[in-house]
Amino acid sequence: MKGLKSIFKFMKGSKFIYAMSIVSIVLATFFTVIGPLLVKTTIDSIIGSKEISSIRMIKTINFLGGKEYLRNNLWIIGIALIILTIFRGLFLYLKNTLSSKASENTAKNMREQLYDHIQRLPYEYHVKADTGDLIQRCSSDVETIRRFLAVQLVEIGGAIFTLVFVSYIMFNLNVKMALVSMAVVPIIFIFAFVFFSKVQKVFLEADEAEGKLSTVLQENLTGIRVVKAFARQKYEIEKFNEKNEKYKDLVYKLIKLLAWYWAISDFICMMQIGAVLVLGSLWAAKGHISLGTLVVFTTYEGMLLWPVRQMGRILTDMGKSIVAVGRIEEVLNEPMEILEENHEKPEIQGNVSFENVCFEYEKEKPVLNGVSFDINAGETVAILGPTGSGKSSLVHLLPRLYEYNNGSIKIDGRELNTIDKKWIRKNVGLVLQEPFLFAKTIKENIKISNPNIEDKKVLDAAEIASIHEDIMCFDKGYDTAVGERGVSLSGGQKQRIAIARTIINECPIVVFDDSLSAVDTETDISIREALNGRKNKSTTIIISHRISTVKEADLILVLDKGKIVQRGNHEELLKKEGLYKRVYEIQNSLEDNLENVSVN
Ligand SMILES: Nc1ncnc2c1ncn2[C@@H]1O[C@H](COP(=O)(O)OP(=O)(O)OP(=O)(O)O)[C@@H](O)[C@H]1O
Repeated sequence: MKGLKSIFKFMKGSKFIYAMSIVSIVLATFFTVIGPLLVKTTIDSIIGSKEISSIRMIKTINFLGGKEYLRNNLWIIGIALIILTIFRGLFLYLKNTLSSKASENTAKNMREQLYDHIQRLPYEYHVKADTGDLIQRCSSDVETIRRFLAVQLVEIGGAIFTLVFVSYIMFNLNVKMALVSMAVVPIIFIFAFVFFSKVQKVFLEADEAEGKLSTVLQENLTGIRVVKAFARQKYEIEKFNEKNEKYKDLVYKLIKLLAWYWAISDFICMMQIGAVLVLGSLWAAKGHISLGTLVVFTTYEGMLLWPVRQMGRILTDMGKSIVAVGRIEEVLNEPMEILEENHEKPEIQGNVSFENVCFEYEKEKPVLNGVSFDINAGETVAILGPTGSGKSSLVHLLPRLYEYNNGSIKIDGRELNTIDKKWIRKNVGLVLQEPFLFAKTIKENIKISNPNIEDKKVLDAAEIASIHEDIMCFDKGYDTAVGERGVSLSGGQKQRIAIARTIINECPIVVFDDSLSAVDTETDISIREALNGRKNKSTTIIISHRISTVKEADLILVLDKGKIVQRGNHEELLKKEGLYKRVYEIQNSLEDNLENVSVN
């Protein structure tokens, strides 16, 4: 019930349309049920001579011209039956369009709510989230609910009405015949319910197998270059075939089980219809019931058995929808990032001060431990250190992607956590370690944070990022479309577009998180020179493993295991024994070796 309530919650704004669709199916059922009653009256009382007992039917017959008139003009009954069928069709059409509209609206609502919520979840959530699973929740889980609302839930309304209305008429016509006609209804209902609850496991297994198959396919297509580079095609094909085989077996098993179900329930239904026919004919022959009553009961029998047989399936699908809505709510219940929009939005100059900053992702596992340093506006600070020493974590604190646990970070003397999050993110430009480009043109990618920015600025930013000339070599220049994830560009080109995308915003603080690693040393130097030559020089933080990238910084911080173990400029650090000097010597000797190799 809780799950159904949750589904109804998403139907906000569509409940009335949905209710109208249920009313339509009830009316369609009503016109379907009325037809056989008219046939019965025609056989028994218009062609035959039996008295009509129902006052409503007497009125209808009188309205159509009276018994005698109709007996001589039976075509009028035919026309009446056609009109009933037209009404039935009309209400079925209404039911379908209204339920589709309501369910499509509900699905749209769900997708919008999910998308909106996912955008507002904290950075931390996205770092750990399983993207494939999130996509499944936004697509196939929503689709399961949409299908249930569009088809099955309305059918429940129609089925209940058919059961109640038809049984009412049957019992009014003849109690004994009604009891015979409904004898197997509970049996079929229980059989359907038990069968579909047992088969639900196979349904779920098939769903999971389909999910696994798509994951293998998605992973393979995304990493196809790695597959080819490592000549893993055979292994990948075998992996895919194994999942494909499993999926096929499960679907086949399901189809076989369903075939059994329909065959058995068809058999039970046919026995039931047979019983009605045999007993009905016997009783009609003995005069216990009229011929018209026999015709009505045989027609109603079909109407009654179909929805009862479907009920088990509907209940199973309801179970699936309840699971799906639970998975959607799980995402929606994730707490959103608190943006503290009433916080300060000061003009940022670019002075940064870390004082005894401590940070941990998980309790008792410190990643930064008492980090202190100061940067004056416009200065460049470089951070160097072994992998996992906490460099990225440190710079992620600046745009408030994570909150520091202890100590103080000040921007222009203001405590960082008193500044509005969105504001600080606009003022701290972060070029991430792995650049992600959208499937848009190069120009659109550079303008992503502000599409209204003038083209001249795009060009300037691209020049500073040393990518302008590369872009001009493409046939369509800045209008070149970047493939999914930017596959048509080299790693270095992607990094430089990501740099242009950040510096175009002229943020007072810019952070390069190892984002020059894929460009050669010369381009690296020319980017840094262009950055330094800008009119309003930003405070720049550069993370790099390369001494040539960090050596011109005003201050170099050497980080190890979350602590600053050395600080100073290049010359100062070379005079001291320590990590910096060691890295310098290793990189120097490597370069010497390379030079020797190329000379020889
Ligand atoms: N989201 C996270 N949750 C938990 N632990 C994390 C998370 N991100 C990073 N870590 C851990 O924090 C430590 C520091 O990681 P960080 O990425 O800051 O290092 P780094 O110096 O930038 O490394 P690299 O040079 O390889 O990029 C590592 O031990 C890492 O495993």
